Parts: sequence; structure tokens; C-alpha cells
Amino acid sequence: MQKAGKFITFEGIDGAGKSTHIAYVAQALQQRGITVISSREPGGTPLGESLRQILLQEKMHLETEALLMFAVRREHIAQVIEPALQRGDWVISDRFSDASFAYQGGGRKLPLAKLEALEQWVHPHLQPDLTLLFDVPLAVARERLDATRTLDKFEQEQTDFFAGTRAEYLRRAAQFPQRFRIIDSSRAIPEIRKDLDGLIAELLVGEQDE
Ligand SMILES: Nc1ncnc2c1ncn2[C@@H]1O[C@H](COP(=O)(O)OP(=O)(O)OP(=O)(O)O)[C@@H](O)[C@H]1O
Ligand SMILES: Cc1cn([C@H]2C[C@H](O)[C@@H](COP(=O)(O)O)O2)c(=O)[nH]c1=O
Repeated sequence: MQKAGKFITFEGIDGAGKSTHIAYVAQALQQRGITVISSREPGGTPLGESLRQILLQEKMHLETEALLMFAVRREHIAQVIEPALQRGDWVISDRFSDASFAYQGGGRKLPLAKLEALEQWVHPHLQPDLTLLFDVPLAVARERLDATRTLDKFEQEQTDFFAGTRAEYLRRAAQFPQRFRIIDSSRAIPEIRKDLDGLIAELLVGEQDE
């Protein structure tokens, strides 16, 4: 029987360092013969990438923002995630629904029940096999962002917003300990890679057992 693929998500507040590590993990898996599809949210499809431009630049009602995030996700699941998993490929997504709970819920204070309803509608039967939460103090993330780039709509938010976002990520990690792993992302990149190497080895042992 063909093996089902695995779905791995990378999460964290802006500047936590998750994008830095995606290429490393994808390459490590590919070197072990796994076909990896790297994607991101908002984005992941031509429609999703168009909506990303709007979501990251334009101010809008917080419910509009949440609905658009889940609309992008619906397309991403249909066009990219489900077909890849059915082929037996692995999918690494730079953010998924935990980001909606963290940003629209924890950051913007949209009631979590509304996000749970959207999640039930859009992907009632799909959850990541593994979610890596890159956790970092707000000041460290801010310093990294300020050093590198022009800030988008979310990155321009204030400390209270990111305190709420980080707290909601950590709350979800405690709620779903079986799929979350928290990575202390305040450390140097080689240290973090050692953790990732360990996680990759665990994932591959699981594969051989299946
Ligand atoms: N452990 C680290 N130590 C020092 N600098 C780091 C570390 N991790 C990432 N950086 C740097 O911090 C900046 C932000 O990293 P990165 O883009 O990976 O963050 P991110 O979590 O993906 O942010 P965003 O969600 O906003 O895209 C980059 O310039 C990156 O080189
Ligand atoms: C999926 C998702 C994302 N966001 C926010 C989080 C980030 O600020 C941006 C995406 O940019 P990144 O640098 O590529 O991570 O979008 C959100 O608010 N809600 C979501 O569901």
C-alpha cells in the first residue's frame, strides 16, 4: 500500500526565524528520498498569492481578515496540500490555521469560537502531523525584523498585539501537545538545527515503523 504523506507546519511570531529553517528541513528530508512540497500561508496558490498581497498591505475589518485567511487556506488545501499528501509527498507549510488563532484570535481578539467554526468548515478532517512553534521573546523578534526589511501590515503591529499572538501560540501548544514541538528560537541557528536534526530522525523512525 502507498504510504500517506506527512503534513508539517512551521509557526511563530514574525521574526521568530521559522522561514530560516524551512529550507534546511526540506533539504534534509529530500536527501533521505522524500519528495517535499514547501508552501506558505497566506499564499500557496496563484489565487492565494494574490490575496496575500492584499492581506499583508491593506487594512480591513478583523472578520474580513479572518475569512480571507481561511479562503486562502481552502484553496491551498484543495490545490496543493491534499493532492500532495494523496501522492505520498510531504508538505511543509510556512503557517497554517494555528496562525489564524494566534494572529486574528490572540492578536486582534476575534473570539476563538468564530475561528473554530471556520476551521470546522474549511478542514474538519485535516490537521498537521507535526507543528514546529519557533518561540522567541518579542524584543528578539523585533530586533531581527528591524535589522532586515520593510515591515508589512502585521509586522508594524505593536507589542500588545504580538504578546497576544505569542500567548495564543503557546496556549495552543499546551492544548495539542501531541502535534506541537516548541523550539527555543532565541538561540543561535546551529543550536536550533541540532533540535531539528533530532526531530527529523524521529519522523523518519516513525516512517520505517509504518
Ligand atoms: N536564530 C537566529 N539568530 C539570529 N538571527 C536569526 C535567527 N533566526 C533567524 N534570524 C534572522 O532573523 C530574520 C527573520 O528571520 P525569518 O525571516 O526566518 O523569520 P520568520 O519567523 O520567518 O519571520 P516572518 O514570519 O516575518 O517571515 C532574518 O534576517 C534571519 O536571518
Ligand atoms: C496564515 C496567517 C498569517 N497571518 C499573518 C502572519 C504574518 O504576519 C503574515 C504572513 O507573513 P509571513 O512573514 O510569510 O509569515 O500573515 C495571519 O495573520 N493569519 C493567518 O492565518
